[in-house]
Amino acid sequence: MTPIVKKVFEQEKWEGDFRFKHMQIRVNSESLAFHGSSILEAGKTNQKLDALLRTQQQKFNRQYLLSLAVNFFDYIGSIASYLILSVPIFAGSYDHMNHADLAALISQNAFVCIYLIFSFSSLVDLSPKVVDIAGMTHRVAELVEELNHLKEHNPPSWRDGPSWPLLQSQASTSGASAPSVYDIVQLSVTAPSRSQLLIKDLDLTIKLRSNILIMGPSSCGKTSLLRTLRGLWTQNSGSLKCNLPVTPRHILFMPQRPFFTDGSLLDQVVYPLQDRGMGVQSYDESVMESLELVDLLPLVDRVGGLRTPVSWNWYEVLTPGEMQRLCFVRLFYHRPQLGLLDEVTSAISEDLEAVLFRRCRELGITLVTVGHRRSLRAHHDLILALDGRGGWTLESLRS
Ligand SMILES: Nc1ncnc2c1ncn2[C@@H]1O[C@H](COP(=O)(O)OP(=O)(O)OP(=O)(O)O)[C@@H](O)[C@H]1O
Repeated sequence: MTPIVKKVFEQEKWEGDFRFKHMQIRVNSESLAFHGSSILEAGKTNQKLDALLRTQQQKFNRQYLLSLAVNFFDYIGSIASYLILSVPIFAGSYDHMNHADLAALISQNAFVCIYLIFSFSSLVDLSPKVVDIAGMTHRVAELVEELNHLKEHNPPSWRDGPSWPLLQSQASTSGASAPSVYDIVQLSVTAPSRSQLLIKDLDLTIKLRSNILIMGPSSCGKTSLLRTLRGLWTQNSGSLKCNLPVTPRHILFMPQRPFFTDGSLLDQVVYPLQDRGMGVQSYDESVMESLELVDLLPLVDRVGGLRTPVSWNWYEVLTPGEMQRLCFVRLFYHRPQLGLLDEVTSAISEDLEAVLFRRCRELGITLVTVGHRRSLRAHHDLILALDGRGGWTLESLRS
């Protein structure tokens, strides 16, 4: 069975790769059409299919031998009972019995033998199923091992943030200096499986009511810093302390590539929470207000209402600018204490950008923004400039 288990494992892997390739093509069909790369992608997809079929063929070849052995045991079982009985009969052990008694003895013994052999061959019949289960278990076990490994190297305090009392309440009583959300001391960040430092010995306190703009050349590590703050990258040195729970009401990350789930327009707005369909009037009104602010009211008509489930792919029907504006509606809905935004205004006009940042201030949302545009400087208090070789500078934008 062992060689077949190996092939079942390989087959599962190739099937996964092949399906992933299909999904990539489905999701990026328009980009592929613009590139005119259907032949290239068809070739690559066929290569994966060939590898899958080759592995299946090898598995079937090995399974053939196993099936032969299994069937041999199944058929030989019934014959074997008579072969076994023939030994004492022809050796003369039952010569004293008459024909009727001998026939009864043969039939009785044959029944017991066949029953025993049937039980044994039932066990043998299980082997193809055992092979399938063993191959798949091996693959699932690999996943579990990897998850355990990640868990060990990704302590919960980094993933979820400590759940101590909200700093907002402290802020209202203390008044003096704004409370900090992140305390970063001597933090160095390196990309996975790379040795070059992106950020070296960063000292930074991210405080409420003080917007920070992160700038620097492309690939200098701006998004990597956000990944580290979210606890996705943990192979760093130094210390990073998060003083708020990472929940949408406290800290909300808005990645460069926005994510939209299936469901209604409201489902997109309340994401990553779930719309419970409470039908609260004020709740709908505030979402409608935000949609109006970002100039997305026509979208409500397009989808047939806030709560109407739609089956289309949001990435295909919304332009990049509409997606970014919808992300701001999400931000206004959650009103987190700290919003970490990664290039979320690159497809929005500067005028609208100013309106959106003003609204964030009104709602009391502190921002850490990654961006390239100079116009962003007007909406921030500090600028953190990274040079991509580990160097960094922190400058005040308020003179
Ligand atoms: N998962 C990963 N594994 C290995 N290297 C990565 C990974 N993700 C990003 N990198 C590398 O880390 C470096 C910094 O990437 P990062 O996304 O932080 O850049 P950035 O400053 O945000 O760039 P941009 O302005 O172009 O978005 C890049 O060289 C990138 O290729």
